[in-house]
Amino acid sequence: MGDSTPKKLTVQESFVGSIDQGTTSTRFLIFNKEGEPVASHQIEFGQFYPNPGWHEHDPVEIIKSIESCIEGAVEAFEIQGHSAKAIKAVGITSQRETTVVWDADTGEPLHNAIVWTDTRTQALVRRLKTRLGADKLQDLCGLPLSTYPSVAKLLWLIENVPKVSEAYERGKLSFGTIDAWVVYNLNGGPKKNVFVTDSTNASRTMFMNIHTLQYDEQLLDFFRIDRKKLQLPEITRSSHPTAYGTLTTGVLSGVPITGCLGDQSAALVGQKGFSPGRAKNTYGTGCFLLYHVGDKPVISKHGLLTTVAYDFDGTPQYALEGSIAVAGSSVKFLQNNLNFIESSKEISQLAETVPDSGGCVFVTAFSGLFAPYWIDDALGTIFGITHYTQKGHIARATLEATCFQTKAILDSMQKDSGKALAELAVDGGMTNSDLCMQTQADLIGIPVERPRMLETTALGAAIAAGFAVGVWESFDELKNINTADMTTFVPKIDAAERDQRFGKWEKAVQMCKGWV
Ligand SMILES: Nc1ncnc2c1ncn2[C@@H]1O[C@H](COP(=O)(O)OP(=O)(O)O)[C@@H](O)[C@H]1O
Ligand SMILES: O=P(O)(O)OC[C@H](O)CO
Repeated sequence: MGDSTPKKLTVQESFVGSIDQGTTSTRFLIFNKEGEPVASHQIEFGQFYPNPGWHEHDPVEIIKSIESCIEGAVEAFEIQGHSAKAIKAVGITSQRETTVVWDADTGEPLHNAIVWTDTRTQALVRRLKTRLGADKLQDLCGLPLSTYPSVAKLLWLIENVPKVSEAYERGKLSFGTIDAWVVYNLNGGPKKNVFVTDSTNASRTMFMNIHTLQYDEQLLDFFRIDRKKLQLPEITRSSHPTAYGTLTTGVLSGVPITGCLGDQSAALVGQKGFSPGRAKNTYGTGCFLLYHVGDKPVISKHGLLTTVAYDFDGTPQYALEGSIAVAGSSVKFLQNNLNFIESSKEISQLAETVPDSGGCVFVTAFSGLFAPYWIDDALGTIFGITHYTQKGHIARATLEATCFQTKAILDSMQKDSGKALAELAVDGGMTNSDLCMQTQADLIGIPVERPRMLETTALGAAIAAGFAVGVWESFDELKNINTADMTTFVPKIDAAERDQRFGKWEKAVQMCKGWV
């Protein structure tokens, strides 16, 4: 963004920085008051898969990637003639559930972070499901027991990693999701010990009561966590002028951190999902549909999660969520594991070499299946392969897998909410594929709307941060942000074809479980 010649400083405007710490990459974006990104920097970081089903990140590498992104984006910003002093606040949005443990005294991580997609806890979860009270958990915390939330990852670490259990026994084990780890480190770690999280992130741990937004004794007791031995971050609002401290090093040292949201909540905010009935679907590494239900939580009866959408002013807003574990990561799989393509954007071209999936259905259950199915032991399975099958058919079937799961989630959402969506707002890396978005519209039978600026997750965190320092003061000021140049994909197949294709998918889902 911008050429390399330094320009004259402009009159001081207010800008807001946004750290977007995703599953595969970290970004830092700087937004102006119109909600446009004026400078950005992005870095991919290491993905570690030490055993089948395991997925880890290096927590220190994550912090370094954030620092480098801030340096890179601010440099680009200053080249455009702006001053870093015009950045009034920074917001943080991050992958959720991913579990970090560190020594409370030294700030040293005690293990790699266990990523939200990781399924090593299958047996542990099965054990937990047999405990008395397991069927009451979802009413308390909004989540069904599965490998997905943080809790099983933390229990696994305590059970299997001596350094972690020793720290726990000493009462010095700090646990946090990525946001808490990032806030703690950007504030200088143990020196200042700023140890906080927001309710959108805390709602993904299974320790937080979804009604009170506080840690819940019944939940901690169920998981046999001794509150005196585990250090948990304080839960606060998603937009707060002081609770998240300030950056302590680098070019933005001294700038306050005033916004914090789980990435899917941030995308809802960035799509301006401020009123009940608004929804968005974000196609990143995974895919997550959030439907705003208002200021009272709705507990799903049809396989969805209840989550905090955002809490800007002490009146939390809630969402029903449909979570899909594998979306863009299936495209990466075709790229990195099968060498079908050299970069993600080539998937559409490959899929367009054939008119349809040639009878293939690919259930991309690499981490089991999440919503609305919750089948922990499902495995990735391709059905319908013959001598006729080409790479293009598999590419199409790969894109269709996310679209079919979105259709299943929308059906559940309609059953839970009693309302049908009129159109679906989308964002995230995979929505760059027009073919995928057309397929999505075809399979759900309603228009799919893609904004021009796809960095809605980062925008959401910037909005949370900007609200806390007065860069924006009301939702009304945001209404025109990112509304021009929408692309709308209109369904092109009829209901009979949709039902026939979806029926085949549902059959495939039933057949991909129980292999091991
Ligand atoms: N043109 C494209 N077509 C299909 N998938 C894409 C395309 N561009 C990026 N992706 C996918 O989008 C994902 C990255 O999206 P992003 O929103 O950055 O995710 P995250 O926040 O999880 O890191 C990758 O998994 C990648 O495969
Ligand atoms: O990295 P993403 O964008 O797929 O988001 C990860 C989610 O927060 C996991 O719940």
